[in-house]
Amino acid sequence: MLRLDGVTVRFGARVAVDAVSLDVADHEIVCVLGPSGSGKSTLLRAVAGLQPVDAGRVLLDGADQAGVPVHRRGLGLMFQDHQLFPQRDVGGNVAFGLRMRGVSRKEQAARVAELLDLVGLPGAERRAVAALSGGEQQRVALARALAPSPRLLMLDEPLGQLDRGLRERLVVELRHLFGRLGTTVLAVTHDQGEAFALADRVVVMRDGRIAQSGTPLEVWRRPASEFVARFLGFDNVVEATVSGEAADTVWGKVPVPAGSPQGGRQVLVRPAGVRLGDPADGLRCTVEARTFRGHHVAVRLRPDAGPPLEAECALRDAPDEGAVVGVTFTSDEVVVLS
Ligand SMILES: Nc1ncnc2c1ncn2[C@@H]1O[C@H](COP(=O)(O)OP(=O)(O)OP(=O)(O)O)[C@@H](O)[C@H]1O
Repeated sequence: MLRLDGVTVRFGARVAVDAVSLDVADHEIVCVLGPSGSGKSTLLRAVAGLQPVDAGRVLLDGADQAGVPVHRRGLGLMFQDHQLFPQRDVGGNVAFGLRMRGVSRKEQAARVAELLDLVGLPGAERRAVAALSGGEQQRVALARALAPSPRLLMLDEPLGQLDRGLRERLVVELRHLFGRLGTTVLAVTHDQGEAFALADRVVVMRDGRIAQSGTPLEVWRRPASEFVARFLGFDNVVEATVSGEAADTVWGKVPVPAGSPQGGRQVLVRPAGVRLGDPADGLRCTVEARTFRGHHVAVRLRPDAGPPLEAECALRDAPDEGAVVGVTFTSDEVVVLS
């Protein structure tokens, strides 16, 4: 459906998107994820035709889009700078793309009703946009983007301005909706939770390049680099020398899964793989802080040597602040980074 082939965008001397190649298959939901300034929005704007490309090609269904204007690319855009029209009612907003295409009034009305049903706002045609909640406005924007049946739906921080609870609900709804409609989606977000919940595949960007691409599970299980690991919030990363199924680190010997890369590496221990026990067994650590995280407690540990560690504990097992514990590691939560 969509193919990016060495796409590069420069702003003066700054390379915002650096030779990015990426394929999005029919019906696939791809989320581009990355810190602020990593080039996500610029990449999306290049695909949309809102941003000229300095090198490389954007292909839609095999056709090079060079010189094809935004409105001829057959895309649905839900971008932050494409807000709803405040002077039009909900129906007028959703019908916008259809009107532009000369669809008859009767067909427009039927399609608008169908889409408002789909996004959970049945019968909202005559409501004023300004009188809607943030979540309702996002749904209207989505209905507007979907109305002309775009071959590719592009979303830039689709749920960015909403509060967490609403975002978590909407993201699940969106995934179901796209699945039902068979919509192909390219979305950008800086929120990893949103990306992981929405996407079939996540693409992590760093400085205009793709740092890793894979299913949410693959990326979560095996971050490709220290950058991706830290971006996902995994901070237990340490220098190591890997030999067989053990890594020598400043934290002592850490068991690693069979088949791990060998030699001088960095090793990530996910918090679930940090076991707390008697101070006499394993790496001696002092409990610095405990943070309640809903279904578990994150325990921050200060080892006698080396960088701090985070462990994940059940509420009833969490040691008190200031306690001294012995840490051991479980290999199935250890990843040798390349
Ligand atoms: N119109 C512009 N003129 C000059 N530089 C720009 C322009 N747009 C983006 N940039 C620069 O290109 C780089 C990538 O920006 P981009 O907005 O694509 O990143 P992003 O990952 O979407 O960030 P955010 O999450 O903050 O939106 C940044 O360094 C940014 O300052």
